[in-house]
Amino acid sequence: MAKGNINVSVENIFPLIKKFLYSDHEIFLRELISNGTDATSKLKHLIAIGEAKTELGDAKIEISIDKDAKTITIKDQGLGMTADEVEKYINQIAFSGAEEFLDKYKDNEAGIIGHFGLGFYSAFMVAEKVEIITKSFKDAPAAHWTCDGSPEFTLVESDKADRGTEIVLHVAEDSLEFLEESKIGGLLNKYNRFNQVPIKFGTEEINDPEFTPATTKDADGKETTEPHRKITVDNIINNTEPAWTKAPADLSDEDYENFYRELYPMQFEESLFHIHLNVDYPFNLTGILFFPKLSPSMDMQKDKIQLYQNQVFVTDNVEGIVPDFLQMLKGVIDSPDIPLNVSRSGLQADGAVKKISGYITKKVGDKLASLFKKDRADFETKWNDIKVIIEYGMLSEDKFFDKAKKFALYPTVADSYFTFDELIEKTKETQTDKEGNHVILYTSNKEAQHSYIQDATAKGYEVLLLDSPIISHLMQKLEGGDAKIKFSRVDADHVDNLIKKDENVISKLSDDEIATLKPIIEGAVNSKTYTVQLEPMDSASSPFMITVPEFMRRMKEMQASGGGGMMGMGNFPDMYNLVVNTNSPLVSEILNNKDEAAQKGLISQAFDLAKLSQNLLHGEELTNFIKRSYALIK
Ligand SMILES: Nc1ncnc2c1ncn2[C@@H]1O[C@H](COP(=O)(O)OP(=O)(O)OP(=O)(O)O)[C@@H](O)[C@H]1O
Repeated sequence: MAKGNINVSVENIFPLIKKFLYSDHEIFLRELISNGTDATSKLKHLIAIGEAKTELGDAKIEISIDKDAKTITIKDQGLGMTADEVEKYINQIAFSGAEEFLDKYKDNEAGIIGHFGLGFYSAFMVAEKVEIITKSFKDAPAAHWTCDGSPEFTLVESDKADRGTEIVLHVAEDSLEFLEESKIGGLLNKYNRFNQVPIKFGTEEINDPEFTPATTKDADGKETTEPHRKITVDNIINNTEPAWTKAPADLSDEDYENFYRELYPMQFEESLFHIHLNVDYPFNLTGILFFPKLSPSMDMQKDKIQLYQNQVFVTDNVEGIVPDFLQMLKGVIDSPDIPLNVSRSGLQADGAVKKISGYITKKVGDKLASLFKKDRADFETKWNDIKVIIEYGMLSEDKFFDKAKKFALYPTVADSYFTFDELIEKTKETQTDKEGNHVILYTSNKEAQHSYIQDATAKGYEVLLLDSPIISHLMQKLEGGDAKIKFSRVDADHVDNLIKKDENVISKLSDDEIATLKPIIEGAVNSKTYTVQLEPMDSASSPFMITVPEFMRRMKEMQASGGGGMMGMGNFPDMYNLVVNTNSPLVSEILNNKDEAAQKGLISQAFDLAKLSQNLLHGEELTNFIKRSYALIK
């Protein structure tokens, strides 16, 4: 029997490991399974190059729990270790690694993500004693190493006959939860469900595929089928060949959809489309991203993109790796080239990671462009679900903006979908005002702005339906690209003022009459929120109309949706214009009514009706309006 001291200066390793990585104890299992996976792959390689004269068999990794003995065992059929190798790889390498790790991170607990590279000694996060029983594929006796976390260990021969390594964890009193099957099952599902080597966790009963139950008929002709014969098989918890590891040419749309479901079993919507990522230079990355169907109940926090390294789950926080605007996508990215022992800011500064982020953006842009080209009608039906992601991308990445300009769509209230260039072409003649400004009209809500939309479409104008939360920022950007382009919401002014043409409408009222009328209306309206504006318009148009000036409103919206906008605008009160049509018969009547109370009543009624059509009449004002209206029809 050999006894010895591990060459480290820390007195007792495992309490230190526990202290520094308190929140992440669970990764011990992933680390030990990764070692077993490596040992299996290495052996496979040695067999392939003729250096190991043995059969790999159906090598798997077996996880078992013994509640009475309070142990968890991780057993692989990989290349194993000789006693000398245990001495070298565990005592010298693993533990000097432990020391270095602790040294590096003792003041920086929060800075570590992923915690890869922790390796074997992460076993001490949950175990008070660890045993390694291992037999090398080489012709050498098996070895049995034991350590209780102090720098002392024992190393003796073992009678283990089969090749491979067993790691036995004697679970510490404060970690007994890890002896629960459900706990280990949950961890296997989280970290290892796509592990490269099959993982056995217990057994399961299945119907024997070799057996066909016989059906017999009794005297009455009633049929009875005998019960299916059951057999017990290994419960393999992982899929060793997930879709992203295969070539796109070998996968059908159905395969991708099945993988989406495999990845997110609680997601019932289908995905809209997928993007298969596959690069090996200048960095290694594979993966599949899905555009999800947005549903109102969708929880953005759930079902996020998952980051893997060689089919082992690392994290679902891909901030810094995947561009912000694509974080709403779903799927998997697998790359061994993403450094995981650095802080988030270190990650963002890393050259390879920057390239990865740029590559993902480019692939997404290319895929969208090709879908648009291939089947535009289909692309249009998906637009509503994908627009926020695309618009956000256009705002945040100039390269993506240039690409997306060709396929980003602008739907109209009449359900036509234009690209920006098509829209400009279509409306150039009709929607250019006398100063040469090309005015694009839009609504944010078909119902609420119904009457304004009607007025605009009656003039032959196209009205876009733009309702995403960040659209004001995008309009600002599009206007910035061409000084003559102006976006205007349909209720920003009376339709004749939205796009001012040369035609002059004759005013029925004289300048004197207008000068008399204005203070009368202002007095009756008596509000700082509304600016009264008298305009000669079509006599059939509404007598009173409320408009929301474009500039103020948009600045407020932009500030509300984050960034942009003018500082402080968000706190400004809402401002409206009350446009009074001086050519309408009602307005003449107001002017000519000598009964002051009646005159005021007419103004209030018309003003309330205008508010009502903008959904601005509420509370006491609404109650008064209803009372007044009943009185009128009594
Ligand atoms: N199950 C195993 N079978 C064979 N060798 C093993 C096994 N587990 C560990 N080893 C040996 O011990 C060494 C140290 O393991 P450890 O997990 O500390 O580090 P690592 O696997 O080299 O790297 P990482 O820190 O990324 O996990 C390994 O490189 C390997 O040679």
